[in-house]
Amino acid sequence: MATLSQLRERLRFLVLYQVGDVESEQTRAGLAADGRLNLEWFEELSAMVEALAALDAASLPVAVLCPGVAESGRAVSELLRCRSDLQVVVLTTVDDPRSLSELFRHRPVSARQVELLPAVGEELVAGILAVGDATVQRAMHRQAIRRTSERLAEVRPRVLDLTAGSVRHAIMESLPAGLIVLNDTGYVVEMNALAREMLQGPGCAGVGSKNAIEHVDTLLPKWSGQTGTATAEETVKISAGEQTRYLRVRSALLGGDRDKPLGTLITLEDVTERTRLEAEIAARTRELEEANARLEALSHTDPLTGLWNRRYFERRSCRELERAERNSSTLGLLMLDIDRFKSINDNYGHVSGDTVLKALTARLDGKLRSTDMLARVGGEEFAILLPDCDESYALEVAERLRVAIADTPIVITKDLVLPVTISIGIAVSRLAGNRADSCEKRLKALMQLADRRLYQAKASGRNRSVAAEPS
Ligand SMILES: Nc1nc2c(ncn2[C@@H]2O[C@H](COP(=O)(O)OP(=O)(O)OP(=O)(O)O)[C@@H](O)[C@H]2O)c(=O)[nH]1
Repeated sequence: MATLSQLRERLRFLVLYQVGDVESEQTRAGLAADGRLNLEWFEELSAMVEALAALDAASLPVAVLCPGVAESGRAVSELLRCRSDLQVVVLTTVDDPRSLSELFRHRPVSARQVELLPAVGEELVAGILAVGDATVQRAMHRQAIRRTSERLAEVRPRVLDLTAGSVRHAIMESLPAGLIVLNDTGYVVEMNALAREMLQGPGCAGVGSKNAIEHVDTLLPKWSGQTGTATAEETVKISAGEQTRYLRVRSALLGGDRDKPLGTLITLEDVTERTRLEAEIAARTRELEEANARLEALSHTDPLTGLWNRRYFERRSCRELERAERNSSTLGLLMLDIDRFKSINDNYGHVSGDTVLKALTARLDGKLRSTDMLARVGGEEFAILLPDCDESYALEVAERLRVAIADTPIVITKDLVLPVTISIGIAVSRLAGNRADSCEKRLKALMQLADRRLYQAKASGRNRSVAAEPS
């Protein structure tokens, strides 16, 4: 119990009003003639004030004692209706919120249960109303603000905690990527479950360790601001036992300035499947390219001799013709035909004829420069393109080839050695039609000229080279 002076001190603004015309022992007992507190009321009031203090209302300036809530309540209700600026706290033993709100319908009240107020005489004190004026109300507001601030200060760490802890944790765990946070010295301070799973195995030591991620560690120095790059990206291969994983690792410096970041955020994306698919696609593409190259080569070559075929010979010769004209040089063209080849087939069989074709190819090829182009353009007919070649050099080459074939018979088997000769028609690009014509047309003219000379060689006895038509 407080002493009177203590109570006075605490109730510095406390004045009891008699409300309405309520006549009761409690009211009279509570009021002195001058409207101040009656000492007989002291103890009971003190208990009430304790109860008020429990409602944070001890500093209210005005308390209205209501011996019977129904009677005095109506009067107080009327007072409040007229004085809407007053702050009211109601203490009552009536615990029926409906009758309270009916009573104070002009000003809604909030009810809160407190201990029963002590009895005076025969009856219970029904309640106490505390009413403050506007000045005190402001003081109360200040007090309320202070309390709210104190409460906030008390709660804030938990709010921050919520942000820094559980919310951040939830975000980290819900992202579909592995996340690792390193502090400025490279220690792992956060790692989500996905990152742990991705780095599973001996290489992953986890939170609190420095060399936590074996394979990623080598990359960290360049990510930790030492090179000045704020972000980095790399794919790393991680092997644990039988399992190999490819992780796309991205890093970004966190906060601080560039020279002294607060830490590093690392994200991990499992690209194993993508890498496997890319490797598979690359392998398939390579196979396809090789197959295409083989097909391309096949479409350009003669299967029996491996020489270029007519189609390719004509295409390349066309380009060579243009180049020769650009460089003001001339091309030589030789058209070769095996003499009486039909009789070889007829007498020794087609297979022997094929052997002759292959042997002749090898011998011709061995006598040419690497820049010369030898092609099989018909059954037993060959063409040779000679870059940077004039008439005399073309004739010289033709003769060298003719002699090389004629001088050495071709060995078919150890029992069959066949003498073979060839006839050659020669032309040079200088004679290849009109320069205004297309290169295809000029090449055709050149080949026709060489062909005519070939038949001339045949007609004049075979095993010879003809470079000019008879005048
Ligand atoms: N073994 C073989 N013979 C072929 C091939 N292609 C064409 N021939 C033959 O080559 C022969 C060409 O004969 P002809 O055009 O009459 O000419 P030739 O017998 O060489 O007589 P000339 O050219 O006048 O000296 C034919 O018997 C064709 O069947 C081939 O790939 N292999």
